[in-house]
Amino acid sequence: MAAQTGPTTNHKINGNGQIYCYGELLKTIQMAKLFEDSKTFVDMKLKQAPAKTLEDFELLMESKNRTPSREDLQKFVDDYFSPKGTELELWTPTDWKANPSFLDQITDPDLKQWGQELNNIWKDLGRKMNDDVLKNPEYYSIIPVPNPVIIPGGRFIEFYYWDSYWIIRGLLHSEMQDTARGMIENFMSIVQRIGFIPNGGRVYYWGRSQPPLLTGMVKSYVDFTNDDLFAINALEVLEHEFEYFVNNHSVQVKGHNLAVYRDSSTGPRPESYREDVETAENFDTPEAKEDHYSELKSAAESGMDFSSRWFINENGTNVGNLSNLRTRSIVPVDLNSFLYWNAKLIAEFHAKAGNVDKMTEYEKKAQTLLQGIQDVLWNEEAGCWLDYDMINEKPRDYFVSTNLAPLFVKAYNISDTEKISASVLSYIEKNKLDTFPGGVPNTLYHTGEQWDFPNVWAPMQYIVVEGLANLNTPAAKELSKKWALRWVKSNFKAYTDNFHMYEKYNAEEFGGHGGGGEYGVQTGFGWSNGVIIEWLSKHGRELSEGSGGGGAGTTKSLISVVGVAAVTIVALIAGRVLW
Ligand SMILES: OC[C@H]1O[C@H](O[C@H]2O[C@H](CO)[C@@H](O)[C@H](O)[C@H]2O)[C@H](O)[C@@H](O)[C@@H]1O
Repeated sequence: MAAQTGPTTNHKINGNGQIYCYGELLKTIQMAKLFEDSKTFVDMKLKQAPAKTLEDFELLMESKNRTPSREDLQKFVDDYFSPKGTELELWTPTDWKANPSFLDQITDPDLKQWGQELNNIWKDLGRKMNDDVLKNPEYYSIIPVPNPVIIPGGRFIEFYYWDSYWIIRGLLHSEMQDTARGMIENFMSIVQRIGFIPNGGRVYYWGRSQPPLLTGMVKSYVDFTNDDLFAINALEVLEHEFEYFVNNHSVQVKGHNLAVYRDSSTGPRPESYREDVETAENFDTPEAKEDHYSELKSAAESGMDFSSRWFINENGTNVGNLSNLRTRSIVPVDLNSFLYWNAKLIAEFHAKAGNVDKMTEYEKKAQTLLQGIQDVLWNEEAGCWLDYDMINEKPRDYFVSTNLAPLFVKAYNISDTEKISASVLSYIEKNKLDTFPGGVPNTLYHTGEQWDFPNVWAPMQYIVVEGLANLNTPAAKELSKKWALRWVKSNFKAYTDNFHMYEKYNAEEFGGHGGGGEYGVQTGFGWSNGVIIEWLSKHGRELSEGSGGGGAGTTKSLISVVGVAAVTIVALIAGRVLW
């Protein structure tokens, strides 16, 4: 494949790195805090070519003794940049259907209506790049892709890598196979051009990826369409992405080659520049600041930006703040599980192609990863997998939803299923994970960061619930279904209250949305919609029967009789007592 091989050259995507990725212009404008949300500036389009913009900026700096006022900078931005988002047009997916068949699986009329509304939201989240992006990419921070995309929503107006896994599954359940395939083909074209898939569809994400789920997307597409040829044709790209991750993220731990999240760029996150410079004030030297920036961006690569999951303080615990980020020194359960899954799926696709040698090669890679996951990450005492702290050479015995990720991808010996099921269920019991009315929180630690307590996120809820279902033991299956139904009901309550699907929810409050972190809670929202559509499709009949301890049927009949206000009170009580 003629792809560039590593992230070191990727600041050349679109040829405008000095505007959007690093340099004096970016620093000066972002530090002036011209916009409430730092992401706004780096999403704006250039009016002049990058070279001319840089030249004129230099003239401005010289003329102002290198200390331009806020007003000077505001004028410069107004003169040289167009508002954000002008490169994207609203796009109604051409394969969108008013009544996809998943709706037939839902018996309850209110839930069916909700399913219909979620299906409508795909039209709000569809985006197509205008032709000028392809002609003049250097004027934009958006990474050109051939096909339209479904975005997460809110401030996230471009594609995001791992979000797209759940979006694509939702699209497939909504019978929008063309849109789903188009998004997968976009990612494949990005791997061919850039060598890996950046965190999101902007050049400023040039040094980091996100949890590697492209191969999982292809698997989902093939499961829905039986189009084996699609997987076979994708193999070269999928192998390339797998090798990219392994080659650029490897660490040696206890004699095993495992992976960590690791960014390869320099400087603060362009889209949160000022925020990063401020937290870096806690560090004295340029080297220590640069290390801090790396930890922040590596945490962003994990998708969990930010969380106590990545804190290691001087005592070796997770108590701390962003200054304690040590992402690169923590071997994560999810990343290694995903890599195992990628290797297994690549082997499976090679088997479909009849290529036994390649199948064996990737089976071996999977087994090597599995051995590492077992030896380093499985913790017999805890009865679960735990992230591993390489600084203090010890497991991190803190609940994070990703501790259960191996269940999702079956990264364990299947002959151990009964034992693992019993251990994991008692781990769940010990951590009281079934006591939260709004879903399983991402962690049990309250830091104010958005990937900490009490926030609960659709993708992690999905991994936990589907992971338990995979175990296929009666107790695990029962809990899986109970949590899936609870999640659907809680999201429904949030939706009936405010007519929004949220980016994150609140484990402590049935129907409550999440908060915290460096930006306000966003609505839309791609992955939340995808997970609900899948579970409405899978559990739509049980939901109307009120199984799993209280049903949406109860909520529905009350809606028609006593109205929304009373339902709010009843559902809140029900959330605590029944669900
Ligand atoms: O601008 C701050 C951060 O925003 C993104 O992260 C969050 O939203 C993403 C899109 O839904 C999601 O993939 C991620 O898990 C969220 O934490 C962005 O991905 C970060 O890189 C960025 O720093």
